[in-house]
Amino acid sequence: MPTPVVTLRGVKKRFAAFQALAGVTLDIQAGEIFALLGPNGAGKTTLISIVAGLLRASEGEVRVLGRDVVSDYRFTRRAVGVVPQEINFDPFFTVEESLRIQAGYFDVELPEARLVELLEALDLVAKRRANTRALSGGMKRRLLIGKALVHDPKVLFLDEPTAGVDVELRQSLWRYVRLLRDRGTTIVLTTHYLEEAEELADRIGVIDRGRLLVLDDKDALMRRHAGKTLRATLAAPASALPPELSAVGARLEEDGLVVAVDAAPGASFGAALAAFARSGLQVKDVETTRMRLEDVFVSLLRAGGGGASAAAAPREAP
Ligand SMILES: Nc1ncnc2c1ncn2[C@@H]1O[C@H](COP(=O)(O)OP(=O)(O)OP(=O)(O)O)[C@@H](O)[C@H]1O
Repeated sequence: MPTPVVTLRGVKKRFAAFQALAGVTLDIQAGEIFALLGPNGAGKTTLISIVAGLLRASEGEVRVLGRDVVSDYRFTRRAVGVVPQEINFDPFFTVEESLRIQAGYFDVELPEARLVELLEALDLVAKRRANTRALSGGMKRRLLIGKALVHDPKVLFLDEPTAGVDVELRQSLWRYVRLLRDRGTTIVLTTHYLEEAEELADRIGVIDRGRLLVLDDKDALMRRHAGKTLRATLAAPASALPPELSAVGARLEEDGLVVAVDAAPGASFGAALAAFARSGLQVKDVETTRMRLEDVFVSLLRAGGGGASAAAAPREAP
């Protein structure tokens, strides 16, 4: 097994009496896109900050590429790029200057070809000489990504990468994240847009109150937790549900025009379809839907006993 890019063992973080991380153990493997999900205040940013060497764990061990983030700070800091949640530019510099200053912090060269590559990938070529004050919110966010990439980190942490970014730009950032991964960068992202995690992530960790509740492949997680619903539209509305369909837990919707039936994760609609056939109802159309990651997430948090309410759950993408 190759050395994980990031290793956390029993990581705890206290802020005075407050326990922000309560013992997190996690390996992030090279080349994966890992999504860390959790309600507000769960501990996601704290965890990222500890890996990036911006905060120190109160207990436990954190390694990047096998090297300790405290004793081998210089090495591990170089291996990590962080795109913070908050936009924090020095407003007096241009886009190019910001990137060059950032390269200076890491003591790396920023040759013209690399600068252009970054500007092109982030669609900022036209803004190269624009002052950062004059960028739109989405452009600023792209510049943040550029700054986190100047030193070509092995692992890139994206804390809420597309907050406040329009749909088109979000899609182009997703493409870029995939491209980075394909070129060998490991990606860890936190997001409130579960659609983003569903779209991008290979693996998902759900954190709540400083504890990792779930750690699983996205596809396995969906297979295990995402139920399905079948909706059959009838040729004419039914005034009551035939007993065959009641027996399989079906329900009438839309004033009797639709019969809906749920299947548990992994279960089939075999019994329901047989019940439809026996019922004599004339079905005009059928559609099945699967639970989204968003619904799975809310049910996992509830099951985790975190008491997370729907209000604490991630926001919908606008
Ligand atoms: N410097 C600090 N001092 C005291 N408490 C802190 C500090 N930083 C974070 N916390 C607390 O630790 C908890 C975890 O915060 P963190 O920012 O890691 O959450 P998060 O999961 O990133 O949340 P969000 O989704 O809202 O960004 C919160 O209760 C927060 O108030």
